[in-house]
Amino acid sequence: MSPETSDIRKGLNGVVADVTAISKVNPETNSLLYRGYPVPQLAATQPIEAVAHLLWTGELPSPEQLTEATAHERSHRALAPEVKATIDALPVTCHPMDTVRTAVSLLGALDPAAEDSSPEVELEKAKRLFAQLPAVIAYEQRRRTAGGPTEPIPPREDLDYSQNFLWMTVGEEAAPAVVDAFRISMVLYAEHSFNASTFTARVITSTLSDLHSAVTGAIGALKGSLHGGANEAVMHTFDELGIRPEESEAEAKDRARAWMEDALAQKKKVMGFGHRVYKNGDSRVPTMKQAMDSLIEHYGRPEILGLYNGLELAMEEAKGIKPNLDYPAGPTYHLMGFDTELFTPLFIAARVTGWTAHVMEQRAANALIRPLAAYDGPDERPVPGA
Ligand SMILES: CC(=O)SCCNC(=O)CCNC(=O)[C@H](O)C(C)(C)COP(=O)(O)OP(=O)(O)OC[C@H]1O[C@@H](n2cnc3c(N)ncnc32)[C@H](O)[C@@H]1OP(=O)(O)O
Ligand SMILES: O=C([O-])CC(=O)C(=O)O
Repeated sequence: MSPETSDIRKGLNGVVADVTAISKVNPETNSLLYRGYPVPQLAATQPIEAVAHLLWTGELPSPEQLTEATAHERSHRALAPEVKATIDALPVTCHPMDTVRTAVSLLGALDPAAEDSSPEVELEKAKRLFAQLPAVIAYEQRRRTAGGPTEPIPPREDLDYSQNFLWMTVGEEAAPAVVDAFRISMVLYAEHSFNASTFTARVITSTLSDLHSAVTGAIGALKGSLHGGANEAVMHTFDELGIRPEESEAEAKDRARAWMEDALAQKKKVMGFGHRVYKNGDSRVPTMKQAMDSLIEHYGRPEILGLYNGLELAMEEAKGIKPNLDYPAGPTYHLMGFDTELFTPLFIAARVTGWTAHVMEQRAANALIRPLAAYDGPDERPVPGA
């Protein structure tokens, strides 16, 4: 019997596709657990290196395991010359998501264990990729700033992941408030169950393809503005509104409210709001908003808060739709000085932990992911002349 159109769940909305032990998204309680741990508690206390270990292995690292994990991460940070040369061959105007996608694909091709997907080798590949991505992203930011090929800033082994990421991007040690906001964003972005990019990684893995192919595909899925690309799109909204540092918080808020009312009257979709699973607010937003607030205070930029609050309020009043994680993350990365086009690559740096945990989980209990389609093309007909 052929499948009926009435069987279709467009966008797989509401479809339970498999089990996972990696994270639990609970829209009823607005909560998120990584391997059973509440994510706000992880964000308050853990470095991303420990959260990565948790996602991959199921447990937080012991002090000895954390020392080993951080030493491993620090020893794989450098930008490989082949990767730098390939990035330099790309136009400086290309989207940084394309640059990172290309770099991950190349890292896969260079990996001597590319075709070995045994559990130990796959975990090692995941760890290496997590360690390698910051140099790629930091270098892309520097290349854009320089307007072409430049010298990367070498990593520093005395700095942790977040400190070193910011160091390689700007060549200065970031203030503790900035490092902490960055660390929190990494923890919050690390994992979110069967979102579109993770599902993409699982589909690719399900064909018995390799980890780098799965991550390369996941990056493609993350790029779109209905998914990770929304953090970039949020900043475009702020830019369209115009950021005016001379403006008071109240003035900015009023202007943002009016902008949003107008946008919604024109039936526009405003990125950074809404979510497929959470309908009463994204569990991660309060933690990310707090981190954004601390940066607004650090940099003395109350007008950004005015814009943020004005847009949020008008969306709530008009449609009752709440912000998702990309909404506070966008202005946070802007305040840190990243180019807007680098925001979604930062999401990659964090989510590579979740993606690779899912690659390993999928492989351990694999079934080819291959749904059915209800056909609605022409009825069978003869080829002319056949
Ligand atoms: C980290 C992440 O990836 S979080 C998601 C990031 N993506 C975004 O911020 C993009 C903007 N948001 C959206 O497009 C959606 O809310 C999605 C794609 C995230 C979720 O979509 P779905 O669950 O498929 O809901 P859907 O898009 O059908 O929206 C339901 C209704 O709310 C409206 N709506 C949802 N989000 C928005 C929005 N951001 N702006 C305006 N209206 C919206 C839709 O227009 C639709 O209205 P209708 O019923 O009158 O047609
Ligand atoms: O879960 C989703 O659909 C999108 C999301 O919030 C994420 O990937 O972090």
